[in-house]
Amino acid sequence: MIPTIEPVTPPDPAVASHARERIDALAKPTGSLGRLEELAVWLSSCQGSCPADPDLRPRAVVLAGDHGVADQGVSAYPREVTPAMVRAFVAGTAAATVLAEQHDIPLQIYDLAVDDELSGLPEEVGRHKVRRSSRPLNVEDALTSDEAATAYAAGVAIAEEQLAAGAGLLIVGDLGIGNTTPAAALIAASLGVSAAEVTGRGTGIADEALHHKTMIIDQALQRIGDRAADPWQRLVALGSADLVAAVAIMITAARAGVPILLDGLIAVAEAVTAEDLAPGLLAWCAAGHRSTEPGQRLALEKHDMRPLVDAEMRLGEGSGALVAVPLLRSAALLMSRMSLLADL
Ligand SMILES: Cc1cc2ncn([C@H]3O[C@H](COP(=O)(O)O)[C@@H](O)[C@H]3O)c2cc1C
Ligand SMILES: O=C(O)c1cccnc1
Repeated sequence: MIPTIEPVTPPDPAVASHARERIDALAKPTGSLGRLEELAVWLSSCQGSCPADPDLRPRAVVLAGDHGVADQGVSAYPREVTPAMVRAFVAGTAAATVLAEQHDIPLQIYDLAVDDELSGLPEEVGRHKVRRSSRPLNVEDALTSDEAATAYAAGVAIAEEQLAAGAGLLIVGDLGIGNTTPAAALIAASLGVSAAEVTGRGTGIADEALHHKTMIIDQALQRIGDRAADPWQRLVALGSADLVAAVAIMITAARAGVPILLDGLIAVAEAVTAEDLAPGLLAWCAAGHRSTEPGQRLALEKHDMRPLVDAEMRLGEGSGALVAVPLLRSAALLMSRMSLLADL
């Protein structure tokens, strides 16, 4: 069953122009707050109010899953790292959990498709599990259509929980050895570009493995042929339960009027696929950071999205979005607290 996915109404342009006027009227030279100005305008239009509310109520979810393709020499690390990292998340010692704690952002890790029982962890972690791993995308479809539909429903459920908990801004992070391969493949299919243009070193593979990874992505794209034109077919063929669920989370949040701060390659792959499925989605997204991954860079450029932070990070987990949250908060605070030039 293919879920019915409607387009997303973009944020209110009338609020955006009101916000632009206010920013220009603040006690500062026009344009002097640079990128923070467009950020404040975006946030204001997403919130539907001017000035923007600095109480962002950000929340983060990280979706973990393994990938069949990870056995084919595409990563610098073995797949056993994925379950070990899920445990680090639960312990609060993963990079993303450290950053989330620093910024006081609730973060929940979910196992969507880790190839491990992950026994002994809180029940919440495994509540949305779809299957163990996905199939190797260069050889066969990563998911069945039913598995993809189950993963989509899991993402909708996760988003609804976050919305019910009061999310005002959502970060979707990834975790899973091998996942830069499906993410790059999804970006190539969405943008209609070659494997060579999107394939990066992920966790840090050397030249030979990079060449091999490019070939695997090319094989996957050749294998699916014309199906690449259909974003749902792309998810079934090239995705994974965690990637599909993340797409659903983004679409559900945007439809409910909750903006999304994007992370690196994986989050951007999810967002561009979500845009293809539900046009209007990307207008609810801001690019948190620029990853060193070429596919992320290219996708952001093609969609005219400028990342807030460029700290040469290449981790995933939502880390690049988490470090950008203070900038977003600053943008909203400035807009709401600064005096107007005319009132001085
Ligand atoms: C210890 C460790 C922690 C991570 N946290 C995120 N990733 C990131 O790197 C992986 C993707 O890169 P590739 O496609 O090259 O495998 C994913 O787990 C992603 O979340 C990690 C990777 C490792 C090794
Ligand atoms: O950009 C990312 O999200 C990324 C890069 C390398 C490894 N994992 C994630």
